[in-house]
Amino acid sequence: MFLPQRWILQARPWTRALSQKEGGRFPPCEGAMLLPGSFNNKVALITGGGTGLGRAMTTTLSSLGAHCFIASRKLDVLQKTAEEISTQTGNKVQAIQCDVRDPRAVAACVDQLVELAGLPDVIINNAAGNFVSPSERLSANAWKTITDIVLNGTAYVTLEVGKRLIQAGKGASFLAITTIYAESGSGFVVPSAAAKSGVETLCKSLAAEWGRYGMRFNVIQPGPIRTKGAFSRLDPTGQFETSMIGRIPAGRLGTPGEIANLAAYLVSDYASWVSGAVIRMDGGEYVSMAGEFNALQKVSPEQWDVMEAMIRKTKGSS
Ligand SMILES: CCCCC/C=C\C/C=C\C/C=C\C=C\C(=O)SCCNC(=O)CCNC(=O)[C@H](O)C(C)(C)COP(=O)(O)OP(=O)(O)OC[C@H]1O[C@@H](n2cnc3c(N)ncnc32)[C@H](O)[C@@H]1OP(=O)(O)O
Ligand SMILES: NC(=O)C1=CN([C@@H]2O[C@H](COP(=O)(O)OP(=O)(O)OC[C@H]3O[C@@H](n4cnc5c(N)ncnc54)[C@H](OP(=O)(O)O)[C@@H]3O)[C@@H](O)[C@H]2O)C=CC1
Repeated sequence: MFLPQRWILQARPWTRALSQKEGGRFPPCEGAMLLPGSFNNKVALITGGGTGLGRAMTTTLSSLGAHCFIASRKLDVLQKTAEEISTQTGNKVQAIQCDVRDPRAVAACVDQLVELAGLPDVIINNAAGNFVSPSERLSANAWKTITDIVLNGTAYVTLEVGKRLIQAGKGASFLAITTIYAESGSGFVVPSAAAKSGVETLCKSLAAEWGRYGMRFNVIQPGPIRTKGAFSRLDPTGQFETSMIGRIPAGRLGTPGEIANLAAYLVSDYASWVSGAVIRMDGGEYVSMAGEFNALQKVSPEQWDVMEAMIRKTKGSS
């Protein structure tokens, strides 16, 4: 094998909770935050709801009373998750197989949902595909695969549900999950970065255009959260996790339950005056990476004494 010794893969702890030490300076608080019953009589569609953050958002909405539908490609995964959440919350969670890259499959998924529960009140565009790769290694199909899932998939779901809502004169709340690099761009995940910023533009545009139909559109940009789906494709050897945590001012990764609480608020009636918002939730990672002088955190008090004396000694600029 060509990988250095320290890269050798070990069993990755995808699903374990953060240890007390990993809780950092701001331990997570994950229990459902809204009042019980906040989503009674509401129907929610969550794409990619079988795993990771989608599963967590489904669990929170379901625990607050929503009738949830989770949709993605792997029906067995969806069914298992649906059953587990439903057992936990006592509310219905149903699985619908759907590849969001296929507009006909999306239409059939929405047909099924409408047949079972009527038009949804909440739509969370969470499904995504991603992997790290130098861009010069990407084939046209690699580019198409990621942008089809992320941007086109979100557009197909949004248009399919949105048109039916308009026809029925019913409102709804849409949420999309993007990422902090949707704003900055990022090398090595270029199809994802391009597609995620397209998703943000789509949401902001429709927040303006479809508000008149009673639809709201918001976006959450999560920072790094340990899920198998993300970390197995973005940090396959596990070598970047420690340095990533080191640049997060909160001192730890995020947790799925924290995203789920923000998501539940944004799609709830408590947020009925929030539309077109893009909310970053990343423990401060984005600003920490962006600030030109933030590396000065490494300077010791003794080094500051020397630097301050040098600066004070300097008079004028010539
Ligand atoms: C500094 C380091 C930081 C470390 C960061 C660590 C943590 C994360 C921090 C932040 C995360 C921020 C954002 C996260 C965003 C996310 O979206 S994470 C969610 C990720 N989840 C998923 O991707 C789940 C779904 N994914 C999949 O099913 C697959 O991975 C895939 C997207 C590839 C789709 O599968 P499928 O449809 O079966 O496609 P194929 O396997 O047929 O592949 C299609 C084409 O793509 C090419 N390809 C596949 N993998 C690679 C690769 N690794 N490199 C290059 N190219 C690849 C494949 O060859 C096909 O193209 P061709 O037909 O061969 O031309
Ligand atoms: N974890 C993190 O650090 C971060 C995650 N995010 C975002 O959070 C969201 C969830 O990611 P996460 O939970 O980490 O990762 P997961 O891989 O667990 O979630 C992605 C989900 O998308 C579904 N999916 C993929 N392709 C398709 C498709 N063609 N049609 C329908 N569904 C599909 C997958 O299900 P299936 O395989 O059954 O189709 C899976 O459930 C994504 O939007 C991601 O970009 C953003 C920033 C950070």
